Amino acid sequence: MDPIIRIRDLVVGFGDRTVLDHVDLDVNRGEIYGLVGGSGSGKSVLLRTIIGLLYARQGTIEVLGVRLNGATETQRRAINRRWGVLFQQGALFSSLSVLQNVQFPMREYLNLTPDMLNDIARVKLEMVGLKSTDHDKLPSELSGGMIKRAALARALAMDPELVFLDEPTSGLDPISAGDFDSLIRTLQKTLGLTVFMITHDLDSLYTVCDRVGVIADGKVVASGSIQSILESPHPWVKSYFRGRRTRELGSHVSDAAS
Ligand SMILES: Nc1ncnc2c1ncn2[C@@H]1O[C@H](COP(=O)(O)OP(=O)(O)OP(=O)(O)O)[C@@H](O)[C@H]1O
Repeated sequence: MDPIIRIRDLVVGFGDRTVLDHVDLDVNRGEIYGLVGGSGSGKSVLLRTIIGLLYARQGTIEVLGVRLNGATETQRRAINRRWGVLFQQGALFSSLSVLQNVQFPMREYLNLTPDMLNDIARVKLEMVGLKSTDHDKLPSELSGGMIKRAALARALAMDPELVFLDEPTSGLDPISAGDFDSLIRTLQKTLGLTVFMITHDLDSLYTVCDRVGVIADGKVVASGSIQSILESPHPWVKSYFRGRRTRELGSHVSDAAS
């Protein structure tokens, strides 16, 4: 196994509250890793700490072979280019068109002519299924699913090796969520991406994630294939995965097995 993200003994907190309490986690190159946990369990805090928006009190974070705690500004900037992030609500710039949003990271890091910027951004937008008639729209003119696609195109702007997705299907109807899951799987295969995805969506966990991690009590209490997670004795894991909705979804597993 070739971990692209390697976290050891990570402690993150605010004031006297410890949110992540000695977390260990590996994400392997080329996999789609889904992180699940109760509301307020620390999933977004973990993601934000990995990408450098929050400080760790203790522990180490290595991404793409670079140890991030203690990295210089230059090292951080270099590694930032190698990953893309899709934030929960898309976080598109509201005054910029969809096309300009996708161009934004390229303007920051690359020295390209306006024509090249346009061409590359249009390719990224086509790749995520946004038609040319939508490229010049403002985010306020897009549906929830289109916003997610535009944000994904922006996350892919710099041809990253790794993408972080914070609840990519939240707020989407089940059909749009399923379409978005398929898109993530297709892009992961064709671009050879590694995907680290926070999700509450059981369908996504069953259908697109190669491995799943569960955060509870400030720790990763289970990590592995969905089948191995289903066998975890942890009380939160049992109640989450063995609830009513999960039993309905359990057919994914038996379908896949048969
Ligand atoms: N900047 C901050 N300052 C203080 N507390 C914070 C900060 N960011 C997060 N927290 C706290 O850390 C805890 C974990 O928050 P986090 O956003 O990671 O939860 P989550 O697992 O992503 O939840 P959800 O599924 O509801 O999005 C929460 O109690 C939250 O209030």
